[in-house]
Amino acid sequence: MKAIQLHYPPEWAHCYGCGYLNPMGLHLQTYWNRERKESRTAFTPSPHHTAIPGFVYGGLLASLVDCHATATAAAAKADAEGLDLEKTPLRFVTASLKVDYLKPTPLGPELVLVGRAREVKGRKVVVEAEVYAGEALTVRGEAVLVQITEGFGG
Ligand SMILES: CCCCCCCCCCCCCC(=O)SCCNC(=O)CCNC(=O)[C@H](O)C(C)(C)COP(=O)(O)OP(=O)(O)OC[C@H]1O[C@@H](n2cnc3c(N)ncnc32)[C@H](O)[C@@H]1OP(=O)(O)O
Repeated sequence: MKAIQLHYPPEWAHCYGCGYLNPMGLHLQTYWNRERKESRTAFTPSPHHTAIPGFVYGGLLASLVDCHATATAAAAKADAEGLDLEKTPLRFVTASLKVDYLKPTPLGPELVLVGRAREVKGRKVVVEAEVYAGEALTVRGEAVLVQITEGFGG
C-alpha cells in the first residue's frame, strides 16, 4: 500500500512534516484503512526532539498531528466520494489545529498516530487524531482541514 503523502505531486511535496522532497523534513507517511475508516502513521523521535530530558517536544507532536490530519482528510474525502488519490490528488491545508497533551510523551519508543474523520462536508474535513507511546494515549488532537482547489496564499 502506498502512503497518502506519496500521492502528492512534486509541487506539494516540500512540507516540513510530510514532504518527500524536503531533505530536512520528518517524512511522515500516513496509511488509510478503508474498512476501519481510520488512518495510521508511526514516527520515532530523535534525541534532538527533546522537551525535557526523556520526553518529546510538544511542537513536534503538534507537527505530527498536523500532517497526519492533512493526509487523513485527503483519504477520508477520497473514500467518501469514491475518488482514487492516484488519479485525483486532493490538496488540504490546515485551517485550525488543537492539541491536548494528556501526559508526557516518552522519548525513545516509536509513536503511533491514529486518525479519523469526524466530519466530511464540502471543502472541509474535521479530523481527530491520537498519539500513542506503546499502550499509553499521550496526545489528542483535532484539526480542521480545508481543501484548496486553486493556488495557495494568493
Ligand atoms: C500549492 C499547494 C500547497 C498545498 C500543499 C498541500 C499538500 C499537503 C501539505 C501538507 C500541509 C501540512 C499542513 C500545513 O502546515 S498547511 C500550512 C498552514 N496553514 C495555512 O497556512 C492555512 C492558511 N489559511 C488559509 O489559506 C485559509 O484560511 C483556508 C484555505 C484554510 C480557508 O480559507 P477559505 O476562504 O478557502 O475557506 P472558507 O472561508 O470558504 O471556509 C471553508 C470551510 O472551512 C471552515 N474554516 C475555515 N477556517 C477555519 C478555521 N480557522 N477554523 C474552523 N473552521 C474553519 C469554514 O467555516 C468553512 O466551513 P463551512 O462553513 O463550509 O462548514
